[in-house]
Amino acid sequence: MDRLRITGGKPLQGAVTIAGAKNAALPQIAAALLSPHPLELSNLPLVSDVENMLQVAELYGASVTRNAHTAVIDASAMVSCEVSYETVRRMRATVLFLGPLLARFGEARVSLPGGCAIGARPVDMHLKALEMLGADIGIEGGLIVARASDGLKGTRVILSSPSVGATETAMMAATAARGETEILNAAREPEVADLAACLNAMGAKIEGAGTHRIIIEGGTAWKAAAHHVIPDRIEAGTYAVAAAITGGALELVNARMENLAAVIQALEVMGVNVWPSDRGLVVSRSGTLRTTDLTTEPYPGFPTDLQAQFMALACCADGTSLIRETIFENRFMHVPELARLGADITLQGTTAVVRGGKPLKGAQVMATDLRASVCLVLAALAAEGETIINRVYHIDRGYEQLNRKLAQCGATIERLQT
Ligand SMILES: CC(=O)N[C@H]1[C@@H](OP(=O)(O)OP(=O)(O)OC[C@H]2O[C@@H](n3ccc(=O)[nH]c3=O)[C@H](O)[C@@H]2O)O[C@H](CO)[C@@H](O)[C@@H]1O
Ligand SMILES: C=C(OP(=O)(O)O)C(=O)O
Repeated sequence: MDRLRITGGKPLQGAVTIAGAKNAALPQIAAALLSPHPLELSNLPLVSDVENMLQVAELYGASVTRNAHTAVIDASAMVSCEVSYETVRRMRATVLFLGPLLARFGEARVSLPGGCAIGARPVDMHLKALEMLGADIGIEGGLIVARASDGLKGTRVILSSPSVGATETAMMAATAARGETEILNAAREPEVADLAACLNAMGAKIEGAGTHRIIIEGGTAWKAAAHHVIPDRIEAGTYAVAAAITGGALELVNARMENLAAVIQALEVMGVNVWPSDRGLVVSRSGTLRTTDLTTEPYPGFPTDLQAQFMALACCADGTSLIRETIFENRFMHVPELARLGADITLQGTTAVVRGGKPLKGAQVMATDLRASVCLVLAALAAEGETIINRVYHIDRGYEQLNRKLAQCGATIERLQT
């Protein structure tokens, strides 16, 4: 298993190009299976989650043609089938195939995804939404079996909370239903809006994505389409913290300020400067870091996917910061690993109390999930001496060329292959 060796203490300077958003790309790959015409997706990030999702699309019978950051997914010759647990186990997002397969074939079998390091992560809201659209759902031998022999029927889908994945499942399934569907209490994440833009390019008629109320006119007449995936706001936020934690300055090329309002506000509260550039935005810090009081929330609130990175930053601010996690019940796996680097953090239920300002010192640490791992990279960049991060494959799920991008900005970082 590869490891990262980082020697901290250097302020990062330069420009980082932000890749396409993993969390936008994954549902769009699933959406390609709705249509008998090809979908060309460009600006795909070169990360293992996207590679795995494309492989699963192929296992379902789609043909995938790759060229660097572009993939053409042609599902014209597809027949519905099921994919083994071993394939699906690698990533939860494969549950997003359920809605498109059911909508297209009237039946779908998808492995019930397990929990993961950050929580139990049930899919009950996905299933309820499909039931409201007329599907019969059962669990058979660990598989979700969804059937709608007479097709899906447009209706009002009220989500009990604004789940990103359940909104995406309902929206994709509704494109092929008879009549109109209204999704209420929909997730407002930019990735949901980007999925709607992709589906609309494919011929769907969706309005209101990005708000709490999405209207979908069913019975889509599908057509060949091309869509450019939006830039990754979580990758952008991660490099923003890299600039802040090292006391450097980075231009985040392609980053979109409008999708990062809560993150920029959180950076400014901590004494970090952010301003727009012609190509994206610039993040810099020259003064001392201030403490913070942060709570994760659904978009447009502060994202849970940046909670761990901001905890590393809070470790470097003199005084006590509070960080509350409200989205996932177990997203503090980075806390004991940060402690190995000298951080002083105690957990009180869903709140982390970070007593910052203690010097961080290099150590051996273990990556446990995607964002927890990158938080250790950030802490290592600020720590004195050498840090070894084990289980780097977690980072490969969602960060394209992390060590190259950081090294180009002056970080001392090396990937050790084993
Ligand atoms: C591939 C992708 O886009 N992943 C993102 C997506 O995950 P994902 O779509 O899984 O996140 P959700 O918004 O659905 O989950 C939010 C909360 O709702 C719970 N829940 C969700 C669905 C359900 O049927 N039942 C249920 O109880 C989850 O366990 C979690 O506690 O949004 C999360 C919240 O911004 C991000 O952290 C993930 O990076
Ligand atoms: C939790 C994440 O991804 P996923 O939902 O695919 O596990 C993430 O991107 O931080």
